[in-house]
Amino acid sequence: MLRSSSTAPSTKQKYERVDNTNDDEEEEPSKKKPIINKAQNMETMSRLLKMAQPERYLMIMSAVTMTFSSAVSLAVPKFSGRIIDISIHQKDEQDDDDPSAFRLLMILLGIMTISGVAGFFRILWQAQAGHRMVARLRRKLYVGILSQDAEYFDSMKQGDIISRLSSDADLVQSAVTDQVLGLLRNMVMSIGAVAMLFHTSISLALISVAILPPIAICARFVGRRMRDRQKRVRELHASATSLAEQALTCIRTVQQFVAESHEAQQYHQAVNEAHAEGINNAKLRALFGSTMQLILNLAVLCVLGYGGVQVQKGELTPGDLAGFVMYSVMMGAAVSGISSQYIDLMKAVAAASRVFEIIDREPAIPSPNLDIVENETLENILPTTGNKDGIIVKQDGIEMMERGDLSKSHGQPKRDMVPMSVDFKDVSFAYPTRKESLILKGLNLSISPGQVVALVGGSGAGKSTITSLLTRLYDPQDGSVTIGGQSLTEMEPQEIRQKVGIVVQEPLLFPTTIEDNIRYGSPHATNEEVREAARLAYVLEFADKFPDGLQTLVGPRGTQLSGGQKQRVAVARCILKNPPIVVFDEATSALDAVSEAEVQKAIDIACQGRTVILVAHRLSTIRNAGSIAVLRDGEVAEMGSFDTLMKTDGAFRQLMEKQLVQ
Ligand SMILES: Nc1ncnc2c1ncn2[C@@H]1O[C@H](COP(=O)(O)OP(=O)(O)OP(=O)(O)O)[C@@H](O)[C@H]1O
Repeated sequence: MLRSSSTAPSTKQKYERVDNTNDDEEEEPSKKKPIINKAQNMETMSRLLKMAQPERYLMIMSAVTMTFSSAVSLAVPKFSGRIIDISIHQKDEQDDDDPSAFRLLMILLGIMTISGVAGFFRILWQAQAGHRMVARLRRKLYVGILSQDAEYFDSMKQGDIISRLSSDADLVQSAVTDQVLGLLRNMVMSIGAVAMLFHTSISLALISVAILPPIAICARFVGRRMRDRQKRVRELHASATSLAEQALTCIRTVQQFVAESHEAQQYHQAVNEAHAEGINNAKLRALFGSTMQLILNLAVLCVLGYGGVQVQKGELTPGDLAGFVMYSVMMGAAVSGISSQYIDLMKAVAAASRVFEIIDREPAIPSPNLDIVENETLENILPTTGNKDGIIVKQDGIEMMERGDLSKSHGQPKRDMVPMSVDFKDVSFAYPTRKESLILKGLNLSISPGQVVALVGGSGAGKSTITSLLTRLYDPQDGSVTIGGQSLTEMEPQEIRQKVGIVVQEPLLFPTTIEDNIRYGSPHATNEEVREAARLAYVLEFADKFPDGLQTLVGPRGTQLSGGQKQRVAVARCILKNPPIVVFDEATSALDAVSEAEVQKAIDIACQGRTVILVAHRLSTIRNAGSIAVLRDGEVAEMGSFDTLMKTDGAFRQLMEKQLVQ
């Protein structure tokens, strides 16, 4: 597994605490103090360093060239001072041809050129290391996101997740590519400059270094605030992105309800909030930068005043004073560089903590093992149902079912799989985001292998919830769900999801071709198998009329296909997957009679030889079911054949009379 389970819960709690710092300080005085502590920062930084380990050689080479160019920079004031003194001396002596000043200039030029070349490689290696590391972090984060359970996605905003993948990862990248080595460089420069200051004049040096404490205090004070504000800005941007994403996802509804201005206004408001917070942050940064500059200038003035007196007394040469001033400026710039880099580093640490928050989160329901994502294509890591030859495929040690050879099926897919029983025993369940409202209350439902059961009940009775539990998107709080006699909690989710196929009322298609959509989840299926599944699900009936056939693009979310066509594609996808249990979740309820009949034909094919749960409102759909389970008040109130239930004056008959469309 990707995450270490032993440390995860504590880390998770820790990051949950980190998250609290996001809250608006003004709104919640109790949360005014940032909860991120030093230890957490150190932990995040050491994790980033660990992640950068594979790039250590690039980083070391970069650090060596950086040290070299810093040494050159430190030599410049000394050389400059010497050149000034030699020039003054030459003028006094009326000896304009003394070559030593010129020679010094040439040496300086040579060293600077080498330093420039070294600088080129430093920046290149540093950037390479940063990009590689952050690409790895992004991949890890994406795997972390994909590994999360339904509970997580129920409670998170998509925009927030996306912003962690994009802007937070960018911030981390800039920390690795610029901040870390920049910080190191400035440290070397400030130590070197301070040493040179004391070497030149101790009394003057004491004046110069007097600026360090105020800079350090400022940096500490401002750094903390900036880090927290930056986190808030990122969150506000994430919610703005979320709003835009929601509107774009439902763009047809937005247009149909003429809600463009409402959506635009909401987005404006969110962007304005983020903008205002960003400006506050910038003000703080500007205040910090200008204060630093002022302190620096004051120090230079003091040095010039006191240094001038020393030159007059003959205690210092003019060249020494010039060199000293340059070292002072260098030190000031390096120290203020350290402080602003520290601020940026803190921003990156905050961003990294948001990234690690997801990576560390242990989903309540174990995720498929996606460790092999490094250097692998997604196709290789998605679960497969079989291979071209129909042999048994092992993934993560789990034996997958053999796929029937659809191409030799002569109208019906060859069923190598054995239908499985489904049992819900005393199942009680509430959604994690609404723990207080129990949807299922001790529900019992037994379906034998190969049986076709229609699940009926009023709206919100929990029919779809049952299908979610069957694919282990959630675990029940009480009771057990078993397939083939095995409890779902003892099975890997990918094993369960291979055994249960679902066709929902409004299937979501990927914006690619019909063929790719059918193949989704069965990447190793042959073209013949895909075509055969398309034929069995009556997809070819419409696809062959398109100029591009199965290669026709379906548009975003499948919008270029009709509802019935989308469902047939979903049925074909399910047939290709060849699971022993299938669930049709109100698969025909949104269709007109003609489309329904076509989809029904496809469903009938897909049902054969399988255990089937039909979640249906339509009488025509449930009439064919061998058995009907009626859901009421979180339980199966009645179960029996259509005729038996209609004869009884019970829940089913009442439901038929009240709700069902004939
Ligand atoms: N992800 C979720 N988080 C929280 N509550 C949910 C979630 N999904 C469904 N619910 C709630 O659970 C209850 C049962 O929903 P479910 O979708 O199972 O009903 P249903 O019987 O399929 O209804 P319908 O026939 O209208 O589709 C509803 O009250 C619904 O609001």
